[in-house]
Amino acid sequence: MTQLKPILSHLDSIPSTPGKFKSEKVSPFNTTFNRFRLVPRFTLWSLVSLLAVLFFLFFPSPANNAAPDSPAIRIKRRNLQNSVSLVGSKWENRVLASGRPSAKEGFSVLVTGAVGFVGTHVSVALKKRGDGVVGLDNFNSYYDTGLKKARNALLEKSGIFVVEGDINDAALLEKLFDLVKFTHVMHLAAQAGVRYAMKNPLSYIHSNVDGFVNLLEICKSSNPQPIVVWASSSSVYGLNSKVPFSEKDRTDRPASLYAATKKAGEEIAHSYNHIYGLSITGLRFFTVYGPWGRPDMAYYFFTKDILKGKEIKIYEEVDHVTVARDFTYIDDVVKGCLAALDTAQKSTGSGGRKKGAAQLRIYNLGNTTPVPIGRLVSILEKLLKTKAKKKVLPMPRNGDVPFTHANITLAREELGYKPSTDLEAGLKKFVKWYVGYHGSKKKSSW
Ligand SMILES: O=C(O)[C@H]1O[C@H](OP(=O)(O)OP(=O)(O)OC[C@H]2O[C@@H](n3ccc(=O)[nH]c3=O)[C@H](O)[C@@H]2O)[C@H](O)[C@@H](O)[C@@H]1O
Repeated sequence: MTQLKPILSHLDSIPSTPGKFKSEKVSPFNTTFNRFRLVPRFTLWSLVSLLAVLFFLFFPSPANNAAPDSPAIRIKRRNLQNSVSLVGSKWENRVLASGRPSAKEGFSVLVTGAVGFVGTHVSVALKKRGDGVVGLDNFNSYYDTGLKKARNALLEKSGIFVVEGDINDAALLEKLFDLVKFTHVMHLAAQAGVRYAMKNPLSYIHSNVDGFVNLLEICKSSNPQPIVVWASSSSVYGLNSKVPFSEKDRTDRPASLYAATKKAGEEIAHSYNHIYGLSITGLRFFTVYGPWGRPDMAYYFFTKDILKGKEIKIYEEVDHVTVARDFTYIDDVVKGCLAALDTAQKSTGSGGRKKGAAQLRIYNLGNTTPVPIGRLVSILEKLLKTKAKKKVLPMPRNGDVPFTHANITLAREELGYKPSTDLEAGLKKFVKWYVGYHGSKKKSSW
């Protein structure tokens, strides 16, 4: 306290009511001098504050890497998007052209997560058959954005425009729905990956819960309402031990937060269907793999590590049983996605009002042949002509489930879904793409 006194003593001379402050008499020289001393200080602080405000306005942090925004920040960002990126007929024309079907009875589809693995393949397939496709993706850095940009180049070549934006951006979604009367929404944007949920749990809530609700809000308010098809996951079966997994089985014991958010999505879908008459179909994907795949998935980084001579970890259960997955090839999943869009009935509501009961469906899109991870590695060794440096470990408590196995009877009967690619044939195509893609790049960035 005694030390502070000299520093704070000048405050004693300032009366509590500023208007009563009586300045000391000073010479004109001193007054001018003091003014000049104050002006630069004032200007400097104003300048710093102005720069700070401008910085936060023009460089908002990437949506999925940061903790979720507060509503106030979101509104600011929406306004910003409105004023900066949504102005201009060039942008609008690109959206309009991309969303226009070329086939007579073609759909107009909004594909969220368009530069994701499944999103890219589905978008290209839709465009190829004459549907209009507008992509939406936030290009987040969960994995190599270079790969996302390369997929985007592929989409551009096919005449598909991908809007860079987040599904949480309501103003952006409204703008897109104003421009294009989407008949369908193929919702594939999500925070994927089971193990990463322990590192960044809130990113799962942000994309898989908040983002999904935001999207459904726009869909239910649209007139007419679009049909919604979206990606759930085999992970919702969690600790279910009855095999093969059927849509009727329990899904109330998720083993990871990722699975919990996908299960939450299924319940959210139920409520929007029930209240607003939205037609919604959820697809439970079973470990989808193939060319242009996701580098965070085991088959992908095993390939990278085997080629680099790096050790790979193979998880096993108690009693030395290796974990197993019902790996499903991308082309089979794409067919399932298109069939879900084609067989869906229209939503019944409009402008937020339900007019009758609407369709609510859920399907397994698996391969029906679980393969142990050890076998996955032997196939890769054969295809890469390289021996893997394997380390077998007990499965850590990381959210992974020991095995998956799909019963696809329902999808077969109602969607005509018939997977036809076994793991060896599918991995052969993946490895061919992998060597071409990564081999052609001088310096790999992932
Ligand atoms: O279809 C699904 O339900 C899910 O499929 C994958 O999840 P996962 O099947 O766990 O795929 P990987 O992460 O590639 O793991 C495959 C298997 O390899 C095992 N693994 C993983 C990593 C590792 O270092 N070693 C290892 O043995 C895992 O335990 C798992 O059994 C996706 O990452 C999820 O986004 C998706 O929802």
